[in-house]
Amino acid sequence: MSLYLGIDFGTSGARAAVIDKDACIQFEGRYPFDMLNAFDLTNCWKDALFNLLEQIAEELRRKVRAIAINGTSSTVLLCDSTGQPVDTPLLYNDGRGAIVMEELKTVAPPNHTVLGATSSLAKLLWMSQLPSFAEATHFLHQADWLAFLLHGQLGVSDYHNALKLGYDVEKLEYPDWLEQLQIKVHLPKVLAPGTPIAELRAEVADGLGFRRDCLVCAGTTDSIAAFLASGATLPGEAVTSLGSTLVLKLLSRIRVDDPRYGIYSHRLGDLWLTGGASNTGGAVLKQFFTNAELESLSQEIDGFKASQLDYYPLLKPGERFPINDPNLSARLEPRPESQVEFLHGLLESIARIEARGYELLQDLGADKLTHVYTAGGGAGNLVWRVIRGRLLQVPVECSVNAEAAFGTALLAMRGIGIVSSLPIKTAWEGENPCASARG
Ligand SMILES: Nc1ncnc2c1ncn2[C@@H]1O[C@H](COP(=O)(O)OP(=O)(O)OP(=O)(O)O)[C@@H](O)[C@H]1O
Ligand SMILES: O=C(CO)[C@H](O)[C@H](O)CO
Repeated sequence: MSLYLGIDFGTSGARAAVIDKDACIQFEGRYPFDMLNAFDLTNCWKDALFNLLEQIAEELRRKVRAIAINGTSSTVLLCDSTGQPVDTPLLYNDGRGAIVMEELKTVAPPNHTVLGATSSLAKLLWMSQLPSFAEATHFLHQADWLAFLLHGQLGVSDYHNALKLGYDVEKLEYPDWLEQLQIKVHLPKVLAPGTPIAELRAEVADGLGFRRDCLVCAGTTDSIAAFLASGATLPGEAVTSLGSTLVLKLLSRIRVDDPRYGIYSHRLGDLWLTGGASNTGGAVLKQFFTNAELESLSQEIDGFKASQLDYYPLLKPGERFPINDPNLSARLEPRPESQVEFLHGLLESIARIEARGYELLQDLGADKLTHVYTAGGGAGNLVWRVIRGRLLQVPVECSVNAEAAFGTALLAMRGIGIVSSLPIKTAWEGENPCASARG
């Protein structure tokens, strides 16, 4: 039996999924980031990666033929020529790149995806002003660096992670205007997500009992991985990731990009994954409620009735989508005495932001929304689904599988030619014998 391993580096933890050729899950593992030391992020990521590999039973490890890794989009770092990070990475929602925006506007085409404070290119320009830049030779995304630890080829990425760096995903090249910035580090070589990069480093394979010919493939981003896992396959179908953040992805024949609203399109074969990522989401709920409270209080909410409370739930100032404003303030007032009413207001307000997001995507030319699948910790909340269905006016349901690690394992499997290569257009429910079991 051959197996395929997907590893997901999300916002709150890392996860692994091992699947067989029928996409049936053989193993799932987790590594929560609660104990993560923010001052030594890269070592913590490395510990998480190797801990997950060790969690896999030895008899399964020997059967893994391909591995892929996804990371949070636009989480980036600089390394030296040995792959050693020269400074702390910048995380996906870090808006310090706002100060290089004027410089960036002089070279990037108007309305380009890189023209946002959190874009990877804005982060790279910001980092180029740090003293540590002198030691750097390579710029990498989180998923690139983690995969490098496994395959040892420094400076390889995929065109999902590279989008916010300015890579041209239609022409499959870095655009000429990027040259004008004269960036003095190597930008990664970009491959199609899932493309085999190299075999596992021999010391990793031998040390952990993996096959020496196990291939490490180009990865993707966390929310695209959640999309791949979801069961969505047709233009008009969408996936909302309701995790710490709120991420929308609507499959479309038309590409839409508009940095005024933080909207961008990822390439998925000959289709486009249009969408954006908001800083609202479950992290704000977590600030006020435990998961048990979220569950019990939600049951007291009548989701068919609209809450009049109009919030903009954020942990800290700054929003990316559907309003792109690095200084946008949170709005969490007025706060009613009743916890149930407060939660209703929060769920309704996040759902309004989701609905506004999908409305904007369609206004800008994306295919008409027909169906929303949901991934992430908020996906199981039935009342929230009722609220969201009322606002979105289309069926809202849980993803076939909500785990980004599962979507990334599919990518690894397809990357080495099992089932089919990208584009991912398989109707999972029809083809996958395990789909119903996952619920
Ligand atoms: N019953 C619930 N209703 C609404 N939200 C919930 C509920 N239970 C958990 N959540 C929210 O789900 C979030 C966690 O979801 P998830 O595990 O997908 O997080 P994440 O940080 O996005 O994960 P990842 O590590 O994959 O990025 C928490 O922020 C929590 O507030
Ligand atoms: O930016 C994003 C997706 O494009 C996400 O918010 C981030 O990856 C964390 O999940």
